[in-house]
Amino acid sequence: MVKPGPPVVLPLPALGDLLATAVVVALPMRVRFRGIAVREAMLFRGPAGWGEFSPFIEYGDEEASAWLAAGIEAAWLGPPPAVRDAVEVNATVPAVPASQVAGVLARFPGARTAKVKVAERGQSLRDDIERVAAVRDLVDLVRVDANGGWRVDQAVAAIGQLGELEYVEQPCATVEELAQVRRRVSAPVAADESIRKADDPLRVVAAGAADIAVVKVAPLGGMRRVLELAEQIPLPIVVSSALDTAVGIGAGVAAAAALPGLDHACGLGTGALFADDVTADPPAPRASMLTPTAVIVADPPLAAPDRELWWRQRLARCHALLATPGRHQS
Ligand SMILES: O=C(O)CCC(=O)C1=CC=C[C@@H](O)[C@@H]1C(=O)O
Ligand SMILES: [Mg+2]
Repeated sequence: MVKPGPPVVLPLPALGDLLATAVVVALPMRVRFRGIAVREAMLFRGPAGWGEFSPFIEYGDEEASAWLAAGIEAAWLGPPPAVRDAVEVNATVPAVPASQVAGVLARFPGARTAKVKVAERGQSLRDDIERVAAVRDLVDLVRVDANGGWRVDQAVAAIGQLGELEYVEQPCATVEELAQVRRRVSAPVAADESIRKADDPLRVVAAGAADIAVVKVAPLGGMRRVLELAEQIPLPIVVSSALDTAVGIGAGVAAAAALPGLDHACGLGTGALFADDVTADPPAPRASMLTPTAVIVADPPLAAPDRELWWRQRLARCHALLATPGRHQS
């Protein structure tokens, strides 16, 4: 069984070494996404380059420590060997009104696939139908992501009204519900939260709950964890961002570039949702093809001192968890 958790990183750097180069950035978003208008992240530098530590604010330390392991892997080990030069990415359309869709898509020039958020709390199926139709007018291939927001019957009804879909990501919250939906709709079903938040990511396979696995480097604990999981999951893989800065996106692109098979566009274009990023020259998250390149952090927008302190304390707690015997080193 593969558990989300730390990758093989030897040795765990000392906390002081992480803190010595750590900066906390606060990146304004162009469009609110996942309720976030300003994305905070901690970045630190190791012998292999920059690493990112950016678990969402509400996450507890146990879950957040996998994100720290991923950042340490990037900064101390660097990327695994690539098998491709470029990774195609999809446009990501937040739960905006249909009238704003063209403006969002303009930020993803060349994207042939778009992922559209649906089932947003406080919105109706009519909003989803209109948003998806507006996207389909402009982009060939459309996938939707409900983030577990539908019950089974609602999912089946909604999917029936959204037109042809590349896939529907996490229509319902549980693995059992995903399996039920999958039996009742013709669109392929992708699992996201059922993998990244699961004790056993392989349960989606055993339950026949998904056709596609969406994986994210930071919550899984690193690029090499993604590769390990891909080896064990007999499903096509889509690497997605965790709304990372250009540093975390770089790790996502490196993981995707190292996967033996990659049939779908990856959700790594979210840099286009940011009004500012940590480098003037990000690994091209503004285009539909990203190449694995080292990220040079320059003049990033910094968080306020009280937020910096909060992140430094969080880093220390997560580092202590990784230092627990048997946790980090393997
Ligand atoms: O997959 C994409 O197109 C972009 C990434 C993305 O959608 C997400 C990033 C971060 C948090 C998540 O709520 C969200 C997702 O559910 O996949
Ligand atoms: Mg998702």
